[in-house]
Amino acid sequence: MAGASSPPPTPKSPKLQPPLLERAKGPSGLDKIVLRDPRGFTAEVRLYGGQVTSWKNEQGDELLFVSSKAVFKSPGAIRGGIPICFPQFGTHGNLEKHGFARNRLWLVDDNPPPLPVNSGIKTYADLILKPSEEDLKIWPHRFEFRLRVALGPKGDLFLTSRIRNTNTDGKPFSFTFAYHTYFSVSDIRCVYALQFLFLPFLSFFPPWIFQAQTSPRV
Ligand SMILES: O=P(O)(O)OC[C@H]1O[C@@H](O)[C@H](O)[C@@H](O)[C@@H]1O
Repeated sequence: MAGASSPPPTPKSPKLQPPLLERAKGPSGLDKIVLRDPRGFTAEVRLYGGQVTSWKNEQGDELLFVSSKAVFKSPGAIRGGIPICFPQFGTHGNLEKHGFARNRLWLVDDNPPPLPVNSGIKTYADLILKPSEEDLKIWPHRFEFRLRVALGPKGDLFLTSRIRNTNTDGKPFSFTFAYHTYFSVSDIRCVYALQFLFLPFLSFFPPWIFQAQTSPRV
């Protein structure tokens, strides 16, 4: 028991932590959001394209590829990271290749509808894309595309996309979608994608038919 004459304990100086979420300004306004995990993982998501352009582990190693020639502004797409292909993947439709979401300016979604709680996720950012009147001329469907980018408990990168039909007449629409990931890989022979085993895929090479993934090797 501490006596009345004991000196008060010296208050420990609080350990300075960088903020978990930082909004970085570029020359033309808000440019990107930087997510930091307390263990040292980081990710960056650009408002242009709603595109993740960096994901680093606790050693600071970059896990995504971004071209040194990448341009981060309209009208092109950023070459690298994780472009979002929407509402069309590839050339499977009448829109420009991979759709227009990857070369539109997304907004920060300050009030996203709740998602199921994942107690391991402490750091996340929410973005939203809605069509402009110009977009509606080329793809006449009103939507809200919400994207959550999160760093999980082991530094895993989670992307959650929610696409809502906001057509006033309730008319349904269909779309194709992809996260067009550019992973930074030192040796492709060591890369395996376990979850895709036995799933059908459409080959981009002749004879252009559905095939089944028979090996986890990429
Ligand atoms: O060059 P873009 O329009 O950004 O498309 C990215 C890639 O999209 C893929 O679907 C194509 O198979 C690649 O050839 C292409 O490089």
